[in-house]
This record gives sequence, structure tokens and C-alpha cells, in this order.
Amino acid sequence: MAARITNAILRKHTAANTDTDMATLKYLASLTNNQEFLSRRPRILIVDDQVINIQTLYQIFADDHEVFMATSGQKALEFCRQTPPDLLLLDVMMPEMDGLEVCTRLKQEELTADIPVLFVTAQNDAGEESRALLAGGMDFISKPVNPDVVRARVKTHITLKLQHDLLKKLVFTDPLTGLANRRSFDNSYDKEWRHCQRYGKSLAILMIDIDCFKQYNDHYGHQQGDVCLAAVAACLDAGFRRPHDVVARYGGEEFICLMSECELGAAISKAESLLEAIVAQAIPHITSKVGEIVTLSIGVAATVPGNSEDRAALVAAADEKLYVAKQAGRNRVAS
Ligand SMILES: Nc1nc2c(ncn2[C@@H]2O[C@H](COP(=O)(O)OP(=O)(O)OP(=O)(O)O)[C@@H](O)[C@H]2O)c(=O)[nH]1
Repeated sequence: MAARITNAILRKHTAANTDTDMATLKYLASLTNNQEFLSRRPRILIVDDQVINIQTLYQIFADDHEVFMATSGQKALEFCRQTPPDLLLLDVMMPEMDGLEVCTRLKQEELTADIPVLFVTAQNDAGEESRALLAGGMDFISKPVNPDVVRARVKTHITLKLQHDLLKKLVFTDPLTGLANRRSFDNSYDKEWRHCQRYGKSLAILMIDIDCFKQYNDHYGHQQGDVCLAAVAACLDAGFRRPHDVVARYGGEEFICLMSECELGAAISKAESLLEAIVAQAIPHITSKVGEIVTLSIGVAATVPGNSEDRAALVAAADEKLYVAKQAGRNRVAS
């Protein structure tokens, strides 16, 4: 009886919270135009060496979640690195690599650190619970599982995870263009600088500015100016494929690209291909001093990172080269 009452209260409480949380999430998702969130079901990975335990949890979640399974810690790690789920239900006791080890490793890797881990265990001692939480687990669920309890806890943690993902996206994305914003660029720059410094590789920066954009706004209006900025951003973004390259909106009509492990020559070639790609778009700009279409000027600089003061100097060098490109008549690359 007590269990039934508890479960009824739990269901009601969860439903109320979830309605509010979902409304907030949908609002955030629409702000970030996050179609992926609006259209998909939450993804759960169940990790247990006993198939019967996986089946029990699968039946609880299969209706409204995408459920994946792994029968060992190693397989779970591989899955999470390839396609990070929204939540992990992780058995503690497994041969070879136990759940605590899996969780510790997930938390050490940037790609998987944010995945919430809920431990599911037959052990019921406080020592194990605290070890699980210290390893980075969010919650601790006892076997045999109570379907209502596990459903409620999973819902709460998935909601928090999705909120976290959406807020992160809002904080690091430029809303007009959908590109990385300056904050995001600064983080990536820091990371790639240290990476290239460690391995003695060259790092290149492209500073990009739309030519005569004041005249564009004056002639076509600010709103059309925004459309133009978004089109230029999409074209620049399409020019980069390597996972560690970053294209960001740096300021008003200025963009910055970070090319990790890239020599000056390759960065210049990339800049030239970006100029051509924008020209190929043939976005009308009849008041431009350059021609009757939108064009770019690009400053390029590269260095093998040394001490950390050089970090600002590399961006400044690309900016100076941008000025040279403007002075030389625009629609060109300077290095
Ligand atoms: N529509 C729109 N315009 C912006 C935005 N941010 C900055 N701008 C405009 O970009 C223009 C930049 O003008 P300037 O710095 O004079 O440069 P420019 O006209 O491109 O001239 P050059 O760089 O010398 O070719 C200004 O008119 C800004 O108002 C934005 O978010 N939307």
C-alpha cells in the first residue's frame, strides 16, 4: 500500500515538473532552432553483463526512448565515444571493467564527460553508493528496480541534461548566423594553441571582413544586412570540413577561422577558395566599391605556438593583414 501511494505521488510530481521543464526546453530549443531536440526521442544506453537485467530496463523505456545496450564496460565506452547517449544506466558489478571504472573514464574525456550516469546495482551498502557518486555518477538505483522510480529518475536527469545541452548551445552560438560565437572561439583557440604547442605544429588564423558592408546596410536595410551575414556565414562554414577547424563570428561583419595543424601556405589557399566561394554566390551589392556583388577581404597569419603571449599576437597579425587587404583594394587575401 505504502509503495502504491508513494508511486502515485511520484508520478504526479514528475508529470507536473516535466510539463514545466518541457515547456522551458522547447522554448530554449526554438531559440537555438534546435530541430534535432524538437524531433528526436531521448537516447539511453543500458550497460549490464546480464542480458536479463538489460531486458527489464529495456521494457521500461522502449516506448518513448531510443534504447541501446552494451554487455561490457569496454563496449559501453566505445558506444559513448561514437554516439554519446543522453543518459547511461550502468551496472556496477561487471567482469573486466566495472561500472565505477567506466564512469571514471567517461568523466575524463571531453566528449563523454557530460553524459549523466545512473548506477543500477544489487548492492545496497552506503560505501558503494558513495564510491559510485564520487566516480561521477548522478544517481544510484537499487535492483530489483521499481519501474516508476527508475522512470521518474531517468526523466529528471534527461531533462536536466537536455537543458544543459541547450544552454551550452545558447552560450556558445551566435544567434544570427548559427556559427560559434567569440566566447566559443576563445575556448577553441586556447585548446588548439596548446595542442599545436605540444606537437610543434603550425596554427593559422584567417580574419575575414565583408567589403563595404555599411553601404550594403544603407542601401538594402539592416534586416537584409542580417540575411546577407547569415548567407556569408553559411558559405564560410561549408568551406571547412576538418573537425578541429573553427569558423566563428568575431564581431559585427567580421568572422574568424582557426585552422589547427595548418601551415601558412595551406591557410592562404583556403582563404582564396573562400573568396571564390563568396563570389560564386553572387549576392547582389550594387553600392559596393569593389563590384556589384558581395566580396570579402581576408588577412592570414600562422605560427608554431611558443609562449602564451604569442596567442594574442597571432590574432593581431591576421587583423593587420586584413587591413592590408582592405588598403590594397578589397576582395583579396593578404598574408
Ligand atoms: N545588418 C547588420 N549589420 C551589421 C551587424 N553588425 C555590424 N553591422 C554593420 O557592419 C557595418 C560595418 O561597417 P564598416 O566597419 O564601416 O566597414 P565596411 O562598410 O564593411 O567597410 P570596409 O570594411 O572598409 O570594406 C556597419 O554599418 C555596421 O552597422 C549586424 O549584426 N547586422
